[in-house]
Amino acid sequence: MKVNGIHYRPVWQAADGSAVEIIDQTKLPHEFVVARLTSMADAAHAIRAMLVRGAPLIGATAAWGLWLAMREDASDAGLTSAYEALMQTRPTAVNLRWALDAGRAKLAPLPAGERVEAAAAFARHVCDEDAELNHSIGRHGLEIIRAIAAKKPGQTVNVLTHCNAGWLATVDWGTATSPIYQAHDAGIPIHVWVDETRPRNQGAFLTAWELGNHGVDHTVIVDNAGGHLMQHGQVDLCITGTDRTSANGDVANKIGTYLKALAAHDNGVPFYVALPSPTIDWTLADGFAIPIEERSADEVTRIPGRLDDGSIGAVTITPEGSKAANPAFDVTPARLVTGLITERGTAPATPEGLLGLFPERRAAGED
Ligand SMILES: CSC[C@H]1O[C@H](OP(=O)(O)O)[C@H](O)[C@@H]1O
Repeated sequence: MKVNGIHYRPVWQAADGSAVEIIDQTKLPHEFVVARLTSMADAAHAIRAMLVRGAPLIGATAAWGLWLAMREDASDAGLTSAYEALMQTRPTAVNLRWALDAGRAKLAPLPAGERVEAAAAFARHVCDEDAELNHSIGRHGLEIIRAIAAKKPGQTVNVLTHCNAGWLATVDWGTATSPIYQAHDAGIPIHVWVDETRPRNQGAFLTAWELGNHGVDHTVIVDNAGGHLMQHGQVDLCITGTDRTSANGDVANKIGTYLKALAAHDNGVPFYVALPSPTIDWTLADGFAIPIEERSADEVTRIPGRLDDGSIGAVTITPEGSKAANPAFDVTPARLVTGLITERGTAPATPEGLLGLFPERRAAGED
């Protein structure tokens, strides 16, 4: 999407082909910094330290990480070592496993001398495919928003979203934000309640920045305000992303998503999940086996931002000696999900709903 009128993706191959470049999301919203990744270790660090984050973008960056790795050592041992190092970066987003499995399957049969170029071609394919999937999700999600707008002519559609499932979490368009951008571009009056999304504040830092850059009206709220807004009729629908959705429609997403879904269910607010198919884990019958990442306590006890003197820093917000726990995701049961918006259309959050859109998975005996 655009930043100051210039089109960006969050990850790309440097123009001279010598490196991978990323928008360093740990610097946003106060600084726009492009970082260069010149080794597989750089790519692994970028994922683990969340310079890039978001399930599809993690997969895309891992694909570019394989390219960087093949430039260093294109042997079978080099491929195996890169696969294992990148796989260990973050456990929840299934796109990471999907991209690395597909990349290894593409590269392993090739002679070492062909692997560098093949890895670059694979990474470009992953990126271009992700952008297309997300645009399609947007088209299908737009119809949901359009139907809501038709019931309140001349009024604004209020959408609540949690975390950042925007173009910064993907290669382009975002997943949860793609319907929002397309509704905005179609002239539908839309406003977004942006959950700040503690502790990493992806909503306040990233979603707000994205929406502002695209001219979408939005309001940042604390995570605990969403239920109150739903109780008072100020939310027409919720749309979130997902890091891994099991075959029965259970949804792993940023911590706090489950609580939003409970509030939406209690108040009759539609709760949709934008779900590109590489984020579906067909091997899991339900979501409770999805690994939940535990991140460091200092993400809870400290918060970064712009200090009063204009410099960028961080402050500690908890007493010395207080422990902090930091589960980074939770699982929303399918029964709380109104629908799954995929690139092939919107399905009920059920095994049959997903297989109806992806019948080839039935053929593979995955039902
Ligand atoms: C389009 S998937 C975005 C998904 O990823 C985020 O997690 P993180 O920022 O920790 O990578 C969050 O769960 C978003 O919904």
